[in-house]
Amino acid sequence: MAAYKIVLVRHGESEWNLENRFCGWHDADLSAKGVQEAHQAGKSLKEAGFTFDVAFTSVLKRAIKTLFFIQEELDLHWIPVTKTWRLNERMYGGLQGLNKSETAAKHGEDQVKVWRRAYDIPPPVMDADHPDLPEKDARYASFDRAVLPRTECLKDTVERFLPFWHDTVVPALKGGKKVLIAAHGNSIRALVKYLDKVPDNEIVELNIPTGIPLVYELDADLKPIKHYYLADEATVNAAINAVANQGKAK
Ligand SMILES: O=C(O)[C@H](O)COP(=O)(O)O
Repeated sequence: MAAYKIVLVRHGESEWNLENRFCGWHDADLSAKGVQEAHQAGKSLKEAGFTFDVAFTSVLKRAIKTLFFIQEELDLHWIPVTKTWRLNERMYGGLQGLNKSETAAKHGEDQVKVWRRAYDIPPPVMDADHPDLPEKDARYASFDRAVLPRTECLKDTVERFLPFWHDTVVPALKGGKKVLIAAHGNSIRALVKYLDKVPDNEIVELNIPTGIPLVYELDADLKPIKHYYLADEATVNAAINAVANQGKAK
């Protein structure tokens, strides 16, 4: 019997997912399909009988809006929502804005897979004149510049996410709150890596589909008992393969 349950949802398809561009901390909006996926995530949660007391999301609108559309479907607009940069997508450095297939054609699919999925190898550092430079973005204005990354590997994402997990999410769970997290492909990979203790070489194969709720059942020590997506296997597998294939040269 699970002591705790937590639901993780990657945002619905973004405009830049649709264009197959590396997005990272760029604040891309949801595509029309992404809006529909977010509503469907809410409907699936409702059908399965889920409700929430508190929600956490990033400071990026594709996750914030996904959370809001889920709240709409559940009629839970009122629950407290905390937005934190610690749930942001992995910072994609100099790759932000580039097309994934074109990058694979230029640098090779293997290199792109390393940049997308390796645990401790970061993408190239973002140039100082890049339009997405975090230190020029109002939402990070109060941050110590040393904290703001110009690129991140998954290990960096795990390290910046874990303080939020321990300081905020765990106390909420232990306080009996039903928790929903709407985040991003790689911030969810960071949490899955931590919860399931996935070895560094195996996390390379983990892809998180857009807009499908992922339920984790945890024991009293917050160790995972099981996890499952709220969709049929064929739908989940097709969505996972679509994410993996974004890095193909075509
Ligand atoms: O930032 C992005 O481009 C995506 O949201 C996640 O990308 P990835 O699946 O290529 O890591």
